Amino acid sequence: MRVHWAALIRLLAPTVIVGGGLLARGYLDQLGDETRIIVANLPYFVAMACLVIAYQFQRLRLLLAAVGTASLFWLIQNYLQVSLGEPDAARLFLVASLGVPLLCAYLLLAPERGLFNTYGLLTAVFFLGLAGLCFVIADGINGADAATRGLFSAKPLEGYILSSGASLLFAAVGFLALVLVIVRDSETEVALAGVLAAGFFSLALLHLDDISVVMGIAGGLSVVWGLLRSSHSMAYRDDLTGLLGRRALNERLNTLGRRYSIAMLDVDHFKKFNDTHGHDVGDDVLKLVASRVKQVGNGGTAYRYGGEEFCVVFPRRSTEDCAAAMDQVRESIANYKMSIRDRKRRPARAKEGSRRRGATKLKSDQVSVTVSAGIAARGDNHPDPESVLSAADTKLYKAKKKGRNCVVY
Ligand SMILES: Nc1nc2c(ncn2[C@@H]2O[C@H](COP(=O)(O)OP(=O)(O)OP(=O)(O)O)[C@@H](O)[C@H]2O)c(=O)[nH]1
Repeated sequence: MRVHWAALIRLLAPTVIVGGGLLARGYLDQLGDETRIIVANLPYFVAMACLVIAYQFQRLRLLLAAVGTASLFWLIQNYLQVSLGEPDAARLFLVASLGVPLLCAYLLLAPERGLFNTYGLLTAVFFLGLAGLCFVIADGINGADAATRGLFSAKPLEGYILSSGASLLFAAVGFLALVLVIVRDSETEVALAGVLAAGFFSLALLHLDDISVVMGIAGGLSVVWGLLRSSHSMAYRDDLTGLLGRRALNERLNTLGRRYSIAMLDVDHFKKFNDTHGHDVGDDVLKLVASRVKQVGNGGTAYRYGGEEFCVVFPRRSTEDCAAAMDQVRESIANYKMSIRDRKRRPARAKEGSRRRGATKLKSDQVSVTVSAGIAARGDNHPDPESVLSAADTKLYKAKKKGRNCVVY
């Protein structure tokens, strides 16, 4: 399991959105009557925008998160504007304070499989079922012993409405979101963390004027942000390796200054490798190579050019500057021994597999690959990015001719 610590930086967006909402709340009473009416309905407008975008990109989890955020806002506006001393309001507040973290946990853990299929339908049904279950749990708590009721009773502190039990639940789901952000490195988890935070403040600071309005907007905007970021990833990132793809490279080439170098890198004898170990192991190797190329030093940015070819752009660097960085990448790939289970020998049928597993262990193997690279810089002979790219490709060809596993510049 890889840990992407750098993914934590993505949490900046929901932090700014939710923090901005908390700050903006204090200024809402300065708005004119008509503007206030619009702002008071913004959570619904934002949720509707989320539904349209989520539908376009077939993102069920974020669609349900938007529905949940708008539902919480609706519930607070219509049923929780009275004292929590009233039994009905207290019951609904308890349902909401259990529902927000539990539904967020569910959306964090459910895999994304699109909207219009059996799995999508089941996910939505389960989501609604879990929301209904929160009523049952809340009634269970209300009928439980005094200690349990105390743990879940609202206003444990002056100026803080959420019960201690629900606060712990929020903290646990917040931790889960944090772990999933760094493990999965995906925008959906980041957006769900924003939705959870917005739900938390809506409930914990329920006594503050307009808190549900600003947090309803903030929760919806976190979802919009997540949807836009994931659509950006879809357009610009290569699915297999997670590296920036050809489209991103083409845009980058148009913005380069007067001094830059480009490296082309290609896995050696990859066709043979695929033929020997299978396409799946080949894919794993491409992921490994991508992760090493991504770590290239000297200010280089890695792209998957296509197939088993990668490209690195070094702004403001000469070929000599880049050669050492590329050679380090080459060496780290050549030295890496990847353990594989020989998938070709894996039996096709699960039943046969379990029978064989009892008798003989599947062969576990180690493999390694090498890469070759060519580097070229912008100069008199190569005045534009296309010709630099083509020159780097020629150098790569020379590296192959030289015997592979080397860098030519
Ligand atoms: N597993 C896998 N293989 C890929 C992918 N994209 C391209 N390939 C394979 O990469 C191989 C490229 O082979 P060639 O272009 O002949 O080059 P090579 O075998 O690496 O030989 P040299 O470059 O001369 O060292 C082909 O077999 C493609 O099927 C991919 O996404 N996954």
